[in-house]
Amino acid sequence: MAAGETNSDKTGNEGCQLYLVTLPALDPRAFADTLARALDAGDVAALQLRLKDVDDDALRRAIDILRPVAQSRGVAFLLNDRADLAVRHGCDGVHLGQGDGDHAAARKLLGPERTLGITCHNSRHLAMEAGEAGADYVAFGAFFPTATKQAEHTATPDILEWWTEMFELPTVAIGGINAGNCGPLVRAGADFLAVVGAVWNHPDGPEAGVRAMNAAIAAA
Ligand SMILES: Cc1ncc(COP(=O)(O)OP(=O)(O)O)c(N)n1
Ligand SMILES: Cc1nc(C(=O)O)sc1CCOP(=O)(O)O
Ligand SMILES: [Mg+2]
Repeated sequence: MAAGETNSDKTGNEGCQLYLVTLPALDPRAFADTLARALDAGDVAALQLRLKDVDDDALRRAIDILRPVAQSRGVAFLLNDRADLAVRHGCDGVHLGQGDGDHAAARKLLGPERTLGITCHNSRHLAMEAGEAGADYVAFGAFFPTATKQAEHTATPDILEWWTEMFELPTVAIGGINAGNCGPLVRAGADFLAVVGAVWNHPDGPEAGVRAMNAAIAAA
């Protein structure tokens, strides 16, 4: 991630890090404390604010409340879908899908310092295009069934292995990942595991979710 240091000294794992994505709907004021506790529970490299079906005012408000919580802890604060708002509101970067506009134009808008992540499903071709457009990471998924969104593509660990052997650009794995199933993705070379439900819906709370994910990554 292009955004500052991570708090990786909280665990021994150097090879793969946790990347949190928010639930698609939340009250930012109420969520700020939950987020702070989750980020303090262990190593988290990045947080993506992924709010769906909200207007720009609500998105700006959420950014203004949640961005400092992440950035003050050295956690990169990435925005889903909106390179324009990411630049205007001090985010560390943006995550764009295949339907989220012109990736090369977003790269220009973001400048060299902010992070650009691009969804590549299970496609080597899309990942190479993302690299050419200037992505800082390529995201593959969904690796497992997910209740968070209707995922139309399925990914398998061999794409992580292949990409890692061929290219330097970091990979993010996403989709239904939890502490019980993440081992093969870590061993296949994923640089980041992006999760929603495994942390925010963990039965013992998000802090337990962060601890469980970090322990599973370290054990893989
Ligand atoms: C890290 C990461 N990977 C993939 C996605 C999915 O992005 P996209 O395909 O644009 O779908 P939405 O998230 O916009 O519904 C992601 N957000 N983050
Ligand atoms: C936002 C998103 N994108 C995906 C993709 O496959 O591109 S899967 C997904 C949801 C991830 O949530 P959970 O960790 O709860 O499965
Ligand atoms: Mg998108």
